[in-house]
Amino acid sequence: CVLKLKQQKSPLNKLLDHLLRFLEKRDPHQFFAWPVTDDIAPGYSSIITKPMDFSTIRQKMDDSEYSTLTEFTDDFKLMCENAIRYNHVDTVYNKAAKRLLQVGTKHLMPENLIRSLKPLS
Ligand SMILES: COc1ccc(C(=O)NC2CCC2)cc1-c1cc(C(C)=O)n2cccnc12
Repeated sequence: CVLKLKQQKSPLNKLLDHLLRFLEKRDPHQFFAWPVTDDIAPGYSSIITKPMDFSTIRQKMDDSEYSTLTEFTDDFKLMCENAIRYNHVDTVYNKAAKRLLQVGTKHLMPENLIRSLKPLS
């Protein structure tokens, strides 16, 4: 029988997995955990042409679709910016997106990123 080689995580994927888990923890209500549907957000798919959510980011990571950290951060920012654009400024979703974007951007800055890299080495 052919043993299925356990897929080793690349160093980049280890970092992305660590960052994704850190960012998901800052979405306690799971507003960003799954794709937004037109049922819960009327007209969403005609307003937001490039939807993004944490489950899609996770799937892309598992399929090794991210070859750089920038591609990962671009999807994270797209997810937050979609929510800031679709939801009015005084909604929980707009506020949560701004907070998440701020926390995420801060921790994706090189001087803070190094902290995430240390335990992985
Ligand atoms: C996966 O998306 C969701 C999942 C669950 C919830 C949710 O639990 N909403 C409850 C808080 C008051 C109803 C909201 C959302 C949600 C995210 C969003 C985003 C991210 O724009 N959204 C916009 C309008 C209406 N609902 C939402």
